[in-house]
Amino acid sequence: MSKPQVLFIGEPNRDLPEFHEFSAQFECIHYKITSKETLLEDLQGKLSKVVAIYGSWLGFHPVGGLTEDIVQALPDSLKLVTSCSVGLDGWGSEQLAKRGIKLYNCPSLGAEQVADLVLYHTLQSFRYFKVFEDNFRESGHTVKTRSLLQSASLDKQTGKVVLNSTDSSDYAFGHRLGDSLPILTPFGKNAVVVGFGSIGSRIAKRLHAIGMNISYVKRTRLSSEQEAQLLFPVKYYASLKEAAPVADLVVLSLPGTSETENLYNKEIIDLVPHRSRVINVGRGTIVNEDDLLAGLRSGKLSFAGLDVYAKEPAVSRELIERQDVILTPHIGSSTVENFNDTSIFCLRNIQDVILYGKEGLSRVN
Ligand SMILES: NC(=O)c1ccc[n+]([C@@H]2O[C@H](COP(=O)([O-])OP(=O)(O)OC[C@H]3O[C@@H](n4cnc5c(N)ncnc54)[C@H](O)[C@@H]3O)[C@@H](O)[C@H]2O)c1
Repeated sequence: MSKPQVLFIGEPNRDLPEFHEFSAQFECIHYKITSKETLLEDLQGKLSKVVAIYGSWLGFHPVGGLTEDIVQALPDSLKLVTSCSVGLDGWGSEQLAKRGIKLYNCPSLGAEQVADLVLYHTLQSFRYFKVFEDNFRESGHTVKTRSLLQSASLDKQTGKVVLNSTDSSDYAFGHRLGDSLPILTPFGKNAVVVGFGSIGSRIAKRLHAIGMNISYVKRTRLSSEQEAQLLFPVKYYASLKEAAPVADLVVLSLPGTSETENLYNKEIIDLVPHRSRVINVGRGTIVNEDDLLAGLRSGKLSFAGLDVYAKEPAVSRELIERQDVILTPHIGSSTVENFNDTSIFCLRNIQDVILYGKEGLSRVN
C-alpha cells in the first residue's frame, strides 16, 4: 500500500531520529517554490494527493503567502498545514478554515532565545558596547578609544558618532559618548514589557536579573497568584499610554495584529522620559518607523533595538546607518535547538492527525 504523501516546502533537519521515523511512515516530497504559476500547476498535478504540508518557517511567503488563489488550488486530499513559526501572518488561516483544512503553528518553543536577544539589545541600549567595540577595532588602543569617543559627538540627525581627531590623547574613563550621551547602567531603571505572554514573561525575568524594575502591559492583569509565581515584583498597566511616562525602556513582544499596528508611535514617544529606549521583537508593524526615526533625530529617544521591521524583509537605509540603532535580522529564536524542536512538533502533529486520528496541538483555525 502506498504511503500518504506529505509536501515539505521547507527543510526539516533530516538527521533527526524523529524524521527517520516519519519518512518510514510517509512519502516525503521535498519541494522548492519557484513561482506561483508553477506552484498552482503542481498542486493540481504532481502534488494533487498530498495529505499534509510541512510549511517550515518561510511557508508560502516567496509567492506572497497562502493567498486565496493558492488555497483554492490546494488538493481536496489535504488535511492540515503546519508552520514552525508562532506568527500567523501569511498563513491564510481563515481561507484554509473555509476549505476545512487545519492550520497549526508552533507554540513559543523559542521564547527563551527571543528573551536572550532582548537582554543583548537592552545591554546595548544602556552601554553602547558595539560603538565602543567598532572604534576599538579601528584604533587598537583601549585608552585612545575611550578618549576618542568621549571627545566625539553623536550627531542626532544622522545617528552617527562624529570623531574629533584633535583630542584623543587624554585619559578617559569611558562613561560618556561625547557631551550629550551618558553611559548608564540598566540597574534601577524602569523596563515596560508590552505583551506579557511566553516571550514577555521571560524577558521580564532576564531584565529583573540585571536589576531593572519591571512593569508589564497586558490586556488583562495576571492574577495575584500568577504575579507571585514570577518571583519578582511587577507593576501592571492596562495600556502602553499609561505606562509610557515611566519607561526608560519599552520592550515590545506582541503579535502583529490590526490592534497592535502602530502601537508605538509619536503619541507614546512624546510621553516617555527623555532619552528613552525601545526594543521590538514582536512584529515590525507595531512600531511606526517614521515616528521612531523622528524621536531619535530629536534626541527624545537614545536607542532602538530592532529584530523585526515594518517592511520586512527590507530595512530602511536610515535605520541601517544609525549607530544609535542596533539591528538583528529577525533571529530572535534562531538556534539549532529551536529549529529541531519546532520540526519535531510539526512532524508529530502530522503523525497525530493523519495516522492516529488525533486533534493535534496548537491548532489556530
Ligand atoms: N523576533 C522573533 O524571532 C520572534 C520569535 C517568536 C515570536 N515573535 C513574536 O512575538 C510575539 C509574541 O510571542 P509569544 O510567544 O509571547 O506569544 P503569546 O501569545 O504567548 O503572548 C503574546 C501576548 O501579547 C498580548 N497581546 C496581544 N495583543 C495585545 C494588545 N493589543 N495589547 C496588549 N497585549 C496584547 C497577549 O495577550 C499575550 O499576552 C509573536 O506573536 C510573534 O509575533 C518574534
